[in-house]
Amino acid sequence: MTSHSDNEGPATYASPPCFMHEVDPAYMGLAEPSDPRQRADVMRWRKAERARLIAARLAIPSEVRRRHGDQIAANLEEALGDVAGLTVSVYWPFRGEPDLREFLEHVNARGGRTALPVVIARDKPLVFRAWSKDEPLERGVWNIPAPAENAEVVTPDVVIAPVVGFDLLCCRLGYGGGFFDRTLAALPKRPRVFGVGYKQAAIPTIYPQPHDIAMDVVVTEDGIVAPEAGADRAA
Ligand SMILES: Nc1nc2c(c(=O)[nH]1)N(C=O)[C@@H](CNc1ccc(C(=O)N[C@@H](CCC(=O)O)C(=O)O)cc1)CN2
Ligand SMILES: Nc1ncnc2c1ncn2[C@@H]1O[C@H](COP(=O)(O)OP(=O)(O)OP(=O)(O)O)[C@@H](O)[C@H]1O
Repeated sequence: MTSHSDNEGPATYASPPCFMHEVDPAYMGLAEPSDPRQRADVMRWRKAERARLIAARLAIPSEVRRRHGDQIAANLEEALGDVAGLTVSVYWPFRGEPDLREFLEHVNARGGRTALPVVIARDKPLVFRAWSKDEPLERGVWNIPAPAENAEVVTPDVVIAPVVGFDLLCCRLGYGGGFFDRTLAALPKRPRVFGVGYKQAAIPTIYPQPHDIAMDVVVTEDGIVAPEAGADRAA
């Protein structure tokens, strides 16, 4: 992350930020939600925390990651319920993320449609493109395999978001591009958002900023984690 983001003007958001409206700023250690210096400190902290969490994830032996990934897929199937007729955005795994490619096939086998997120440009929302097993993929931005030609899905019903870290409010720490938050803020209708990650990704707080949008739940190998303070948040 570079410091250019510190100079951006005030942003507007279509969706409520990550419980910031409910939480006493003093509790979060924030003098003001968008104090530029505090924001720069948070972004610096996040960068170090991402590196720590990704290294810790990659240190898990690959067969253990695979076993946890299967368990996460089973827990996710339970959390999702009936997927017939729904469009579910999954993801192509990298950097040790849980591999949900079999889960994607499971969704298709039960009458759901599947899509993958596609990076169009650094500062733009993601686009979702329909994709099922055996359809072609091309290397896109950051070499991430993505369907180049398939139909765009404007609003998936469900978005599965892999986490680098997640906190007690189910706010997500990702790779630092801000893609999922930017995308959710821009969508005409809010999908259900399921974070997925290993339980080692749990941290007390990501120091939520106004742009951070809480996920509905996070699914780990141990089960389904709901936001601690968000039970009454409007769906
Ligand atoms: N499997 C998977 N696919 C995904 C995501 C994801 O989290 N997991 N994304 C979820 O959003 C999008 C890709 N997001 C990404 C964001 C940043 C970087 C990245 O490599 N960033 C640079 C630093 C960027 C910067 O600081 O500006 C880096 O880490 O070196 C990669 C992917 C869409 N596809
Ligand atoms: N809705 C938005 N509009 C404009 N900028 C945004 C929005 N959401 C996030 N950003 C910007 O993206 C940058 C990175 O955000 P953040 O640290 O939350 O990334 P992340 O969630 O870890 O990344 P990713 O979603 O790509 O995995 C920040 O500078 C932030 O201001």
